Amino acid sequence: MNYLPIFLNIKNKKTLVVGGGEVAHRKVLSLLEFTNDIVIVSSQINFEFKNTIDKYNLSYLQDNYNSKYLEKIDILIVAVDDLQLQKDIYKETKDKKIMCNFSDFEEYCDFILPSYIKKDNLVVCVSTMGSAPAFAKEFKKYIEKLIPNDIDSFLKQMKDLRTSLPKGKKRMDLLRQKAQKYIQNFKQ
Ligand SMILES: C[C@@]1(CC(=O)O)C2=NC(=C\c3[nH]c(c(CCC(=O)O)c3CC(=O)O)Cc3[nH]c(c(CC(=O)O)c3CCC(=O)O)/C=C3\N/C(=C\2)[C@@H](CCC(=O)O)[C@]3(C)CC(=O)O)/[C@H]1CCC(=O)O
Ligand SMILES: NC(=O)c1ccc[n+]([C@@H]2O[C@H](COP(=O)([O-])OP(=O)(O)OC[C@H]3O[C@@H](n4cnc5c(N)ncnc54)[C@H](O)[C@@H]3O)[C@@H](O)[C@H]2O)c1
Repeated sequence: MNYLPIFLNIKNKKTLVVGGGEVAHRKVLSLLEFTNDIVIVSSQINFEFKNTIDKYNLSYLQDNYNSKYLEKIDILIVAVDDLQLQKDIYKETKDKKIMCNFSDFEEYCDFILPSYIKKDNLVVCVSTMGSAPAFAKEFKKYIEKLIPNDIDSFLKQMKDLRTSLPKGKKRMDLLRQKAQKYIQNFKQ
């Protein structure tokens, strides 16, 4: 499958996560970098996930999935160990305006989650379009080692230049040259 890589502003979107295991927890940890407007519905919750819910003051409803929980939801992540339930939820949502992600059925997904690094304002995402998530994770770790520790101060300098200099070709050339020089100095 081919997915468009985009960066979504989800601050004003309501997200429902169904499931309380390791996979649901990992996905919530990814979302938490960008929003804490997250409701979790699960019959059970694992210990680490419960700690995250308490730490970030998230809403947790200890319950079986029910379609009433879809009301006013914009984004849905389903990570339950019940494949039939995933199929049933897909049927219920496919005609609704909800962006969905299913942990076992890539073909049902409106979006998939990448493996990503976020170092302040630098975000690097790796996806294999669903073909090899384990590779995405390992390749992310490899790229992570290439990112210099001073990346944030470099990006701040770049932003200062972008906001203080007048728009136009001169500014574009200067910023391009600075970015190229910075990258050339990376240790191979
Ligand atoms: C990147 C990451 C993001 C995240 O989840 O946050 C992510 N999976 C991660 C890890 C991981 N997932 C799996 C393994 C075991 C090894 C393996 O199977 O490869 C490992 C490795 C591990 O756990 O070490 C198994 C697995 N994954 C999917 C299925 C269902 C299927 O294939 O049908 C099964 C089989 C279940 C089974 O066999 O029972 C499906 C999806 N997993 C995706 C994302 C989407 C595609 C991403 C891409 O473009 O590649 C997609 C399509 C949908 C989605 O989940 O959004 C996260 C790394 C985060 C990090 O950086 O740490
Ligand atoms: N997409 C991925 O990256 C990926 C990676 C590994 C595994 N998986 C798949 O994801 C699924 C979940 O994996 P896991 O390790 O988190 O499983 P898990 O067994 O740890 O957790 C499953 C959770 O689903 C909840 N649940 C089950 N039925 C429910 C219901 N009717 N209503 C509400 N909650 C319900 C359980 O209470 C539990 O908290 C599995 O089917 C697995 O094959 C996906």
